[in-house]
Amino acid sequence: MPSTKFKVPESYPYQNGFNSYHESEAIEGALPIGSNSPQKPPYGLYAEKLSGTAFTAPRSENQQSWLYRILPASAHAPFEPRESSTYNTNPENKPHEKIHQIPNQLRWDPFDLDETVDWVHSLHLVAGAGDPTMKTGIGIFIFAAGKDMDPHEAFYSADGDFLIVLQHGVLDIQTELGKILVRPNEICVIPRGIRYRVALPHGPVRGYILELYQGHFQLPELGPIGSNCLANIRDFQAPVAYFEEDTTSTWHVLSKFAGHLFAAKQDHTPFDVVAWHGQYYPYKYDLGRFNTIGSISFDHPDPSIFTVLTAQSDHPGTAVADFVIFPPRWLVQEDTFRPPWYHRNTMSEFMGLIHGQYDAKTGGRFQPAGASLHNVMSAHGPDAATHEKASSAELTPLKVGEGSMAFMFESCLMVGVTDWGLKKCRKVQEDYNAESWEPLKPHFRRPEKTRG
Ligand SMILES: O=C(O)Cc1cc(O)ccc1O
Ligand SMILES: [Fe+2]
Repeated sequence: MPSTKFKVPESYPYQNGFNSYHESEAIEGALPIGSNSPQKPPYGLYAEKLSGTAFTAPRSENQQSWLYRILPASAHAPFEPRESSTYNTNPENKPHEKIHQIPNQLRWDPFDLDETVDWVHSLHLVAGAGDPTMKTGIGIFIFAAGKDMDPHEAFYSADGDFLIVLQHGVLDIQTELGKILVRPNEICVIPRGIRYRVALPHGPVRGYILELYQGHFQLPELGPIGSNCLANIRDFQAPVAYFEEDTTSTWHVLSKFAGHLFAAKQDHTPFDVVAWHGQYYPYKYDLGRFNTIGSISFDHPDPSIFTVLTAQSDHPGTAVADFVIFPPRWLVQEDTFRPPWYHRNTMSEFMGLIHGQYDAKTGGRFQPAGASLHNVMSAHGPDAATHEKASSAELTPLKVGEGSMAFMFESCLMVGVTDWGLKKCRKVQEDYNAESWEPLKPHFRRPEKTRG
């Protein structure tokens, strides 16, 4: 159902850089010079601080922005629960909303598009770990929407940062800090608390969200790789200030707070930020810009070389969430079984496919808009057909993943599956093991001299 309200912009203006200190003004002179909160900010604006980290977080982690707006965000009536019996993205320990901790390998058929709901109602928690009230862990969502959000509604999550992996369609996102157009093969991060409205200029959308209940995403260290490669800093795009002047119509600000929905009424637009500066802002990234590194001699390296963004636990090098992609790339390794090795991982691995085919499951039923979960220590690897092919393939240089983009949310946490993910969505493939690994044949040949 394409929206007729919007002419699709080719793009919006952006400013480039990751974790950069940006400043942007929609009207020249709207940013105060030399101070953050002057007695009278320019043009009669209100100054408002938006904190993404504790005031006292070390400088290397500190993320805050100053917003100069027509009315402060606090100018609204009290929040009231909305759809309290139905809306819950944070399953609690009720029998009908149980989270299932199971060691089985899971694979899902493509999730359906749903043209009947807007962004706010499109979110289905499929798996997760931890608790937003304790600011620990992650939530993994599937979203599928076909309607613009109401023109006078804005939404924010108090629970965590949204890393949105778009699989289908286009997201036109108006945020307090400006507009972002998310196109196929792009991702977008909307940090906790930032208010936004999602319109769907090209009709239905679908994809995956990793909600990070703790900390923020950062770029992985590059170590011996050096100062460039993987996702380069300049390819992350933040919006520029854009505001509307509306202090007469009725708006509702929707809050996802501990997984539940609340709404507050106000008589002015939340999109009234004329200027801002700081390091706490939404951004997008085109996965096509990822500079992929690989082995040019032998063996299959760890997939950490494909990390786009990471959120570290308190133990450096161990991620609460890594966002890893498998872009088109050349394989040239000699005397090597080139697909991923068989493995059991202390980390959990949730995978999705944006388009194309994933090279570990070429013939299988891991399809775009589908997913798989290989939990802590759950054994997995290439399916039997892929093993057969790769162990006898001629090892000439080979381009894999052409026109394809698989990704993984990897976490040090054991990931539980929701009732929706296991049952209600009706997408779990019962024959995943039977199709993938049970057909594997022994090829063992005892050397002559040890034969009895
Ligand atoms: O399991 C998977 O398909 C993801 C994966 C890919 C890879 O190249 C190495 C390890 C790994 O877990
Ligand atoms: Fe794996």
